Amino acid sequence: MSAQREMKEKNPWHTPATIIITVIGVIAIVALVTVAVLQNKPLPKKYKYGIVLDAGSSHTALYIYGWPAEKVNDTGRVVQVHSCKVKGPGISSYASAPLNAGESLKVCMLEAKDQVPSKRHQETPLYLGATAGMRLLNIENSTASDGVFQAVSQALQTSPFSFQGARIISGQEEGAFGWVTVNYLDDRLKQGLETTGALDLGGASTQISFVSDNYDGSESPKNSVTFRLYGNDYNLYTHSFLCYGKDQVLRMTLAHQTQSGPATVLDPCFHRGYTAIKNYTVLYDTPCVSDRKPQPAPASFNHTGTGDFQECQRVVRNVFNFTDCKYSRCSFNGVFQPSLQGPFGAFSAYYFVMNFLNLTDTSTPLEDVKKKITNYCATPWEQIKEQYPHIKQKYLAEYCFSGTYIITLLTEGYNFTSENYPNIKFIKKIKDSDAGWTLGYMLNLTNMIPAEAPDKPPLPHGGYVSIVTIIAILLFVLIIFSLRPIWPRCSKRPQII
Ligand SMILES: Nc1ccn([C@@H]2O[C@H](COP(=O)(O)OP(=O)(O)OP(=O)(O)O)[C@@H](O)[C@H]2O)c(=O)n1
Repeated sequence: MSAQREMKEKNPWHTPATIIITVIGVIAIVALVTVAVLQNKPLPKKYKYGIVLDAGSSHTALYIYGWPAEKVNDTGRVVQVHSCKVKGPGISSYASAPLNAGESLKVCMLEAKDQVPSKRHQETPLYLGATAGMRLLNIENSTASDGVFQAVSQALQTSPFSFQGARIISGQEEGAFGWVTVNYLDDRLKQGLETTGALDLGGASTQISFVSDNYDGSESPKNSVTFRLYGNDYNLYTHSFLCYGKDQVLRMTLAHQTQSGPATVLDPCFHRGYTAIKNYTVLYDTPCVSDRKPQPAPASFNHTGTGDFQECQRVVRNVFNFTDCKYSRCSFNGVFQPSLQGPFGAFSAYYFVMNFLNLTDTSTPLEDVKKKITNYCATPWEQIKEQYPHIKQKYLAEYCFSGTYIITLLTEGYNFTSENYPNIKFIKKIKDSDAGWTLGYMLNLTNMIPAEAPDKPPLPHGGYVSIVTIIAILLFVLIIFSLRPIWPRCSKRPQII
């Protein structure tokens, strides 16, 4: 009967079969995507750490490096997470009181304890590498140098970290690891890009390292270091000049001027008005100059500045031998050097000095650089002290000499010209990590740079998640359509039952 006839609009999607299929399908998609995403998710950021102490001739510095621990073979990016400058002089200055060398490291070691999470302490390697100051002490008095190492090792063994030893690193290692640091931080190694040369100037030695198409290691093989990094072969030229760090060169220039043992030395590398009484025994107390000591030596001399760049450059030139060379080409002192190639990063004291002199912009023509140093040297000492009241007077007094030495070393020593001087960049840090040998040293000792390029997953995590989700949805839609024959009939018109 029509009144009792019931008009029911029936939606086919509301049948029990389709509801069950839809629910199961949605659960399956969510489960599939969740499992796939979780399984391939990068683990939460855990960090590993490594500590290197750079025991330099003028001071010691501690560097803490960190890298994400989840990466296979520890190939995650390593960055400097903390640094600490040890108060006092370099460890080689403690030859007569070695226990104080160990003691001097304590404050920075406590800082390291705070910086590295305590659950990581035991597994964190700790290295101490000593450079030219200890090389010189070892030449001069190996018993004293052993005593210093014993004292610093004892102090470091009591730290909670995994102490891996204290040793002198060779000049070749210092040069090569400085080059590795610069190119690692610039991401040049992983990508196989043209590398940057490294120029490092310390207090007691200086290093030059670069790759040149004209150098395969056959001429002067002692300057060659070969690396295979991320699947690329490098034949690096490197040389470390012991005694050519800026503090030792200052002694050598003074030694040249005091060979006859005068009571007063008029020094063009110091400002007019600068005067200080200096002790002959102290000045000559290093193997870089000991053979030049005037005999018999007076007790002291009056060191008086005259502030003349050109004259200063003349006395600085005396510490180089530009004539002896048994190779096809040389830098100085008979040392082979292939032709310069590519960009260079100049760090450590190169940066300190050129930054102070406002000369880090290498697009400034060399002639103008020399003019600026000339003006700086000609400024009277009283005026300099007034102009820079906050800078240590020891540093301040030496920038005229140091600037002159740097320009002479780069242009006459290494043969940089007006054309390739702009290829040099004076740098302190790269991406917040200090430029220097320590990072390269640690990367090497912890095998953090693989010889071969690491296998990459074909897709990044985000791409992987999207693809899994899309495929799961497509499969679901496909299943729904394949079940069409069992769908209840549907029509646009309401069904009259
Ligand atoms: N603001 C500063 C800091 C340091 N220096 C000078 O820079 C040199 C130290 O450079 P560094 O790379 O720290 O040398 P060391 O590691 O001490 O020396 P080496 O590597 O030769 O052992 C020293 O001459 C120091 O007087 C400077 O002129 N101005």
